[in-house]
Amino acid sequence: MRGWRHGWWVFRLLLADVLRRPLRTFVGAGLLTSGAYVWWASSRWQDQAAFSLTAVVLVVSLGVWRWRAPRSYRRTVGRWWGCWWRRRYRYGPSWQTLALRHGLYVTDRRQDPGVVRSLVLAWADTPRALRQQGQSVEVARLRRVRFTGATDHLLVALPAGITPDTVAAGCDSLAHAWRALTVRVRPAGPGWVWLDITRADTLRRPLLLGAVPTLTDATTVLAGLAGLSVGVLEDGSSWRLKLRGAHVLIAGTTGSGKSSLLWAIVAGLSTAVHAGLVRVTWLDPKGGMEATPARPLADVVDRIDDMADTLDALVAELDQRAAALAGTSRQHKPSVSSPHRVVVVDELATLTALADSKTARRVEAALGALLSRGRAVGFTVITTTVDPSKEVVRWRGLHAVRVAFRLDEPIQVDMVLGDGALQRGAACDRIPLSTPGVCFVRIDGVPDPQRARAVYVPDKTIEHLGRTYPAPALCPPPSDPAEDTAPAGVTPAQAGAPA
Ligand SMILES: Nc1ncnc2c1ncn2[C@@H]1O[C@H](COP(=O)(O)OP(=O)(O)OP(=O)(O)O)[C@@H](O)[C@H]1O
Repeated sequence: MRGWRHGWWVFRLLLADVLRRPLRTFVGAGLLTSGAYVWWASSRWQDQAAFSLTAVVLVVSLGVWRWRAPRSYRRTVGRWWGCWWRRRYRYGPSWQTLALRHGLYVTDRRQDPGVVRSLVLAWADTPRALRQQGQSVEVARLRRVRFTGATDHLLVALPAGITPDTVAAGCDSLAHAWRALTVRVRPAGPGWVWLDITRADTLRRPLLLGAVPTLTDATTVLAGLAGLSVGVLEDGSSWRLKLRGAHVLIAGTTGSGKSSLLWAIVAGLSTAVHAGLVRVTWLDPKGGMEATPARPLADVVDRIDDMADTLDALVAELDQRAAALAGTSRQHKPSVSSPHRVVVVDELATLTALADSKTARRVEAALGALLSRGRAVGFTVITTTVDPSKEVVRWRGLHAVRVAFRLDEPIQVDMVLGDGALQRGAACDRIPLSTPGVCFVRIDGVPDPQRARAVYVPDKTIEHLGRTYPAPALCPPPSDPAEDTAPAGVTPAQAGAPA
């Protein structure tokens, strides 16, 4: 039954192709017939055999290539064939109709069409019909089709008079028309946009933490802080979170997976923490419950009163560093005597709500100092919040990296990721409950939010990392070696990684 349906579908596509491009079809059919005739009319059987053998060798070579080296096959033949097929059969045939229905065209009225013609005009939906009604019509052109994984990318040339925002307004409807999960717009230079069409959710399966990187000297630590692997992006590439020279804002409703990102960061930095080149301070206003497994790896502060003192002490250290670096260097380099500082503020809303007004003011002032002056002197502040409004996150603009997990309301998307993020497809309010850890990321200077999924770090793995890589001043080595078997996701090589 399925085979029949497929056959019927292919037949319809071919028939549509023949009707749409009769000349090309005629030439193609002529070439094929001539080839077949030459083969049949070859008097010498050797010629026929050579002809057939060439065809068989070609097909078998392609098959073997695909079987033995699927990656290079996909990169060359597969990509070329996939792009051609998509352009010709999936997007090309319906492009004009969809572009007209979604307002991706401009018209200049050359003459008054009159009442009757105006009525016809309202009904007509082909550029030729519109032109016949005295209109000059310019439709957005489909220029190139590419694909990566489950996402197709269409490069579209926009006629004068249409902006990427006009295209973005029709994305929802285009997604339904193409039976896709989402359609997003990405500017590709003046007059050009990419339409990213996601047809299947590549992030639906949870990911466990993989290998933790070995960051044991200043060079590797700087590389790790420049892009710490904390998950995967929609296109299957690694999600690298910038921690050096940037502060991170993480927003999301309860249970959306904010903590998983914090754990991914702490786990990724564990070897650097053990080497004394990174020091993590974790402010946990929820009473320390959340941060308990992090205690061997971080200075956990769970009392509100202590938090203001801790932040003031960090600001004093920042001032000292700034004075020491003045005139010598413009960037801090981590060392054991001056480690890179990561300050985690887990749930800012709770902190400001629970603290009395005096403490809240102290906390806000200290956070403001760390966020505004800390980047160059080796401080990274990571703030999580369920409520991204200005009242709670006063210093939103000072976070260069923004991550939005599932949010309650669409209006919150632009609050976290910046103006226009929702229109560019960052539908955080539509992330399903069944995929915690899925988020949209915006990096300073890059307007397009990217969809990603943070790795999941089970408590056992964190405990194991805490026993294996305790921060120097905080914890002695593990007492019971029998307990210290590596859980899934942490390789024995890493468990025994150098101090
Ligand atoms: N990246 C992930 N992959 C798979 N499952 C996840 C991921 N992150 C979180 N989860 C699941 O979702 C649950 C809630 O996640 P998490 O505690 O990180 O949410 P949260 O946003 O920090 O919530 P809260 O604000 O209440 O602390 C976890 O117990 C876990 O089962």
